[in-house]
Amino acid sequence: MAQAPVLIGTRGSALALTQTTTVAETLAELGSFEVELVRVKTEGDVNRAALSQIGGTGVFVAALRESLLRGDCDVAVHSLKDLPTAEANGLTIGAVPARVDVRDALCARDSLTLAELPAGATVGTGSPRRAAQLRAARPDLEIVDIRGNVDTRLARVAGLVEGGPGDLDAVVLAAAGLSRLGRLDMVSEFLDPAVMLPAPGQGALAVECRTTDAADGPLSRALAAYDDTASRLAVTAERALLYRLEAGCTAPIGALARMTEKGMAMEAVVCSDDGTRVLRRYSSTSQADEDGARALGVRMAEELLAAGAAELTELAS
Ligand SMILES: NCc1[nH]cc(CCC(=O)O)c1CC(=O)O
Repeated sequence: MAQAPVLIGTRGSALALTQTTTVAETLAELGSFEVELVRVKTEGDVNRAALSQIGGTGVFVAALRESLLRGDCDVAVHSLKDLPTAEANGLTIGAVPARVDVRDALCARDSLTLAELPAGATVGTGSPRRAAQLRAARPDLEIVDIRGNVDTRLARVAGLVEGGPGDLDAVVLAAAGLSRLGRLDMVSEFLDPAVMLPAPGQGALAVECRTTDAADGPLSRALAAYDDTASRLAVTAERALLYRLEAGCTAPIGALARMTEKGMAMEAVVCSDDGTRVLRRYSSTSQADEDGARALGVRMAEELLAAGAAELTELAS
């Protein structure tokens, strides 16, 4: 008798579908089983209000998780930076595939770089983290709050997409998303993390499954083979920092960890929303395992809190 296919849950956006298709194909090959995509609508897709108004973290994630717990799908594919840091009961991250480009990308009219944008130029982003770091780097720019999928945002830039409103000079998007959508040609500058530290988890995916399925069986073996240790450790450190700061994906916080010859290193930033105050820290550990990664994140969060992070922005702590 043929095995039932492994059901792969996904959001319906173009970005989600490309990400999920790649994951599904890789898992099918690693596990020698059939897969089938299951589309799930999430609050983040349905509700057009500003993300900050929908409130709470995980608007893109909750429906996928419910679908996993109900058994409507067996794995769910998320952008890791959209995944709340709190543990979900009965679910676990079965695999963190190799992370791609972590940087944010400026997509500006006339191929302008951040330094070349004229004073007063309008730059669209819905992310308080991007807005604050843009303001810190270029206080003379006008930051415009925008939402929508990647194509909608690109269409806001003058001359970039034919037929778009073209009412802005630039937008900032994750290079990873643009790459997955085949839109890297829209990028005028990949922003150096020294200027724009990415969101914790940016550029990485999380393949979530039921904890009971992670223990053994063909799916668990395929997930284990798909997992990339360096990427998992880096995002573990970044998410531990976010968790300790009691902040969600809409807080003006950036973090980027990486493996080094001596272990792991991480840079983190907490900004005031207006970008006038920026706390930036660098730290490292020789303990390059899950516990070491978590400890690095927690220690840096505590250093940032001691330096006044909670007074810069609305952290729950
Ligand atoms: N919040 C939306 C979102 N979630 C993940 C990505 C891009 C892909 C990634 O960072 O892994 C994006 C779009 C963007 O920020 O430009």
